[in-house]
Amino acid sequence: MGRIAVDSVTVRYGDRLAVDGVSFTARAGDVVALVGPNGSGKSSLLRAAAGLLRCGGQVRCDGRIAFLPQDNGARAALTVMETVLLGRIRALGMRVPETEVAHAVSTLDRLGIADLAMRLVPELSGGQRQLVFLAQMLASEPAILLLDEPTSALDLRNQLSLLSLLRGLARGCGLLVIVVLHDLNAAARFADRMLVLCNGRLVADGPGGEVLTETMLANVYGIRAEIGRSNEGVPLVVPICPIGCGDDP
Ligand SMILES: Nc1ncnc2c1ncn2[C@@H]1O[C@H](COP(=O)(O)OP(=O)(O)OP(=O)(O)O)[C@@H](O)[C@H]1O
Repeated sequence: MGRIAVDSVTVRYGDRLAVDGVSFTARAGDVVALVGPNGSGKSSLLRAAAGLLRCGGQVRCDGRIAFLPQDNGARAALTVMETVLLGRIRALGMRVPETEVAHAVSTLDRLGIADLAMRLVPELSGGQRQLVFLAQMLASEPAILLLDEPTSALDLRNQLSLLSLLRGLARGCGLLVIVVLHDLNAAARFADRMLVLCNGRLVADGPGGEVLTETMLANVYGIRAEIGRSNEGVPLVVPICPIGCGDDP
């Protein structure tokens, strides 16, 4: 079962402090959305949590991590099937058993892209590639999923399907999911908890209904926004305008 404890983590690039003493814990079954403006340190924090970036402080993990980076460019001319099988590399020898192929097909099916199995990955659209690398990640059967903007290239239906799938994996299979999202409404709807980063610091940590306030959006994002509620009581952010621009009524 996955668990992650991030304690006073700091990431520096030369003189630039990208992550400034961030601490949080999350455990199996949690879906945590990491949000914040461009350059606030979300990717750096996620990479540090994945052990891919040297950082100050401490990260402790129980359970195997799979990390989905923001950049899903593919240079090698591998098929979708080959790419997903790479996620199973620990289980593969010199020959690929039929059971592994069936497992890869069922993972692709789960994401609605089984029809792409024999296509070359560099020839896919950005959104299709995003789903393929997600399938590769899921095929590796991790306990902890760290995903950096996995919905950025997806259409609305695929965004909803993917976020529902992640929530289902957390609820049903006990995975721990930490996902960077720019869509605050999606974060409020699908995550149990939102971590808000601003200038490398963790400035809010809680459920969407508590974290999403007009004051937070003004202070952190520099925008004027209204907060409504959906029929199910989920907060809905309606962005109005950047604060301080000529259009601000
Ligand atoms: N390799 C690097 N070298 C130097 N500075 C970097 C490097 N990567 C990121 N930074 C800087 O660190 C800060 C945090 O960047 P990071 O990519 O973590 O932000 P982010 O919140 O993920 O942004 P975005 O929403 O735009 O993806 C930014 O000021 C960025 O310019």
